[in-house]
Amino acid sequence: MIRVLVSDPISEQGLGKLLEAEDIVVEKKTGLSEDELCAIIAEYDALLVRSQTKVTAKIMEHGTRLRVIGRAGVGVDNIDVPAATQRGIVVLNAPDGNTISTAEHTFAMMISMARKIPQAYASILRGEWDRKTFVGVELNNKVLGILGLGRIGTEVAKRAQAFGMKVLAYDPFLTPQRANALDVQQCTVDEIVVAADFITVHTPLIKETKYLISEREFGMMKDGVRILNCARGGIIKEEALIEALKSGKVAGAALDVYEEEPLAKEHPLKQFPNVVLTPHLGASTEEAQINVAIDVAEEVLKVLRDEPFRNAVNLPSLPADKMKQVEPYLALGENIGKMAAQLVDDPVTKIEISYSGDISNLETAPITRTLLKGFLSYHHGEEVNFVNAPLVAEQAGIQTIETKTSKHSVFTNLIGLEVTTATQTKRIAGTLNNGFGPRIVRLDGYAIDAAPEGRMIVTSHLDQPGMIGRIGMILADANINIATMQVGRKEVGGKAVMVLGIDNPAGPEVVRQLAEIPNILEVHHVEL
Ligand SMILES: NC(=O)C1=CN([C@@H]2O[C@H](COP(=O)(O)OP(=O)(O)OC[C@H]3O[C@@H](n4cnc5c(N)ncnc54)[C@H](O)[C@@H]3O)[C@@H](O)[C@H]2O)C=CC1
Ligand SMILES: O=C(O)CCC(=O)C(=O)O
Repeated sequence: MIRVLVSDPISEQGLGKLLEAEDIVVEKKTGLSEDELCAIIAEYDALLVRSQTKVTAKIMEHGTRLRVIGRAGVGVDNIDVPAATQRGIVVLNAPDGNTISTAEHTFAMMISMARKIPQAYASILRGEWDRKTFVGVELNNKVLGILGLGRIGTEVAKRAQAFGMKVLAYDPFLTPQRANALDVQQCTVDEIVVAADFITVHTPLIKETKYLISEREFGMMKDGVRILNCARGGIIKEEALIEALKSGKVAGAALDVYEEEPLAKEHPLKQFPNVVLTPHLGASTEEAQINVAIDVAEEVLKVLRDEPFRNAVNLPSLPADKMKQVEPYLALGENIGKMAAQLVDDPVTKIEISYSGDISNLETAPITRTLLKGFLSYHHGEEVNFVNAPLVAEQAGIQTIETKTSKHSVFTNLIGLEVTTATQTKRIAGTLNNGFGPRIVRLDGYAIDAAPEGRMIVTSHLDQPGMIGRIGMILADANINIATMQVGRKEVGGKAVMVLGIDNPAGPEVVRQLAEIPNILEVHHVEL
C-alpha cells in the first residue's frame, strides 16, 4: 500500500483524488514537531505540507521511503530543497492555484492602506465617529511600481490599470513584447524606486532579491511613498522600512509577510498607525485552498504512479505536450547509459551526450537525466534517480556535457554517448526507429544494429577467421544460447566489435575464458 502523510491543514475537498485512490492510504497528522515527524516519516511514500511544517534534512534522512514532498502553495522555503534533491526526493508545488487570491489580497491591502480602512474600523469599534483622521489618497493617476512580474505581479498590474494607475515593472525575464502586451512600462529597479507612488514586490525570496528594497532604495524614493509586500518577508528590509516610516519618508505600508513568522508579539512594525498588517493571508481563500490542494494531490499521485508530472521545483519543468515528445526516448537513453556503465572498467571523468537530427529540436533535459541515471545507477544503485542524477554525477567529479545538432546523419534521430576514463573513451549511439523501436546503432564508431534489452556479450576483437566460432563454442560449453548476433568492422582484418544477445547470464568464469581467446581485446557481460 502507498502511504501519504498530510502534516498541515490542507483542503480535504481538494485532496479528493488521493483520498479516492484504492491503493493509497492518506493519513492526516498536523502540528507535529520535527522529532515527532522523524519518528513516523519512515512509514510514508509522500508528504503533503502547506507552510507550517518545516521539512528539514533530518526529517528526510528518516524518510527512507519518501519519494515526493508536495507543497500546497507556491513558496517552498519551508522545505530543504537541496537536501531533497540529494536524496532523490521530488519536491512539487502548486504554483497556479493561489495567484488570484494573492493578487486580490495585495489589492485589498493597497486600498486598505490608501483609505486607512482597518484604522477607521478600529476607531468605530472604540465608539468614535472620527471623519478627519482617516483621510486617504486615491489610486487613480498614481504610479505603481511592481518588482517581479510573474503570475501574481501580472494580475496585480491588471487590477491596478482598472483603477487608473500607471504601472512600471521590473522583472529580469520581462521582454519588451510582453511589457507592451501588458501595457506596463519596463524599468530598472532604481527607475521604479524613484518614480513610484506605490511599490509592491512579487518575487521569490532568493539571494538576488534578499533586501531588494533596503536603506539605499528608501533614500531614493518620493516622500510619501507607500510600500506593499505580499510575497516574502526579507525582500524589503524591515529595519530600513521601520526607519523610513519613522522619518515620514514612507506614508504607509501594507505587509502580509515578515522576516520572521509569526510576527513577534512586540514587533516594532506594530507601533505605526499607518501600517496595515495581515498574518500571511495572501492564499487564504476557500477557492485558493481547494485549487492548490487539487493541483498538489494530482501531481503527487502522478509521481507515486510513475506518470509524467509538471510542477517539480527540483527538476526541469516541461509542459505536458513537450514531455510527451521526449517520453519515447527515455528508455533508450536509460539503456544507453546502463550499457556504457558496463563497458568501462575504470572511473569516468567525462560524459558527453549528443543529440542529432530531429531529436535536437526537443527539450532533451529529461533524456539526459534518465541517461545519467542509467549510467550512474550501475555503480551507485537505487539511490540515483531522475531527480538527483546530475548532482550525483557532479559530486562524483564527472563533467557532463550536452550538445545538439540538427544535422541528420544516416538516422533521423540519434542519441550519442561518449564516456571518458583515464585510459579509454567508449562511444555508443542509439536511435528510435519507427516500426523497429529503440536500437543501438553505433559502438565505438562501428555500425551495428542491436536491441537494447536483456543480456549481451559485447566484445572488441581483431577481425580474424574463427573468432565467432571460438566464442560460440565457449558459450555452448557453458550452456548459454545465443539469441542474436551483430558484428561491426571497418576493414577486413582490422578491429571489430560483436554484440551477442544471450538467453542466460554469462558468469565471470565464462567472461574470463572469452577474454583469453587470442585476438580478443575486450569482453564485457552487459545486462539491461
Ligand atoms: N502571501 C502569500 O500568501 C503568498 C505569497 N506568494 C509569494 O509571492 C511571490 C510571487 O509568486 P508568483 O507570482 O506565483 O511567482 P512567479 O514565479 O510567477 O513570479 C515571480 C517573478 O519574480 C521574478 N524575479 C526573480 N528574480 C527577480 C528579481 N531579482 N527582481 C525582480 N523580479 C524577479 C521572476 O522572474 C518571476 O517572474 C513568491 O514569493 C511566492 O512565494 C505566493 C502565494 C501566496
Ligand atoms: O499556504 C499558505 O497560506 C502560504 C501561501 C504562500 O505563501 C505561497 O504559496 O507561497
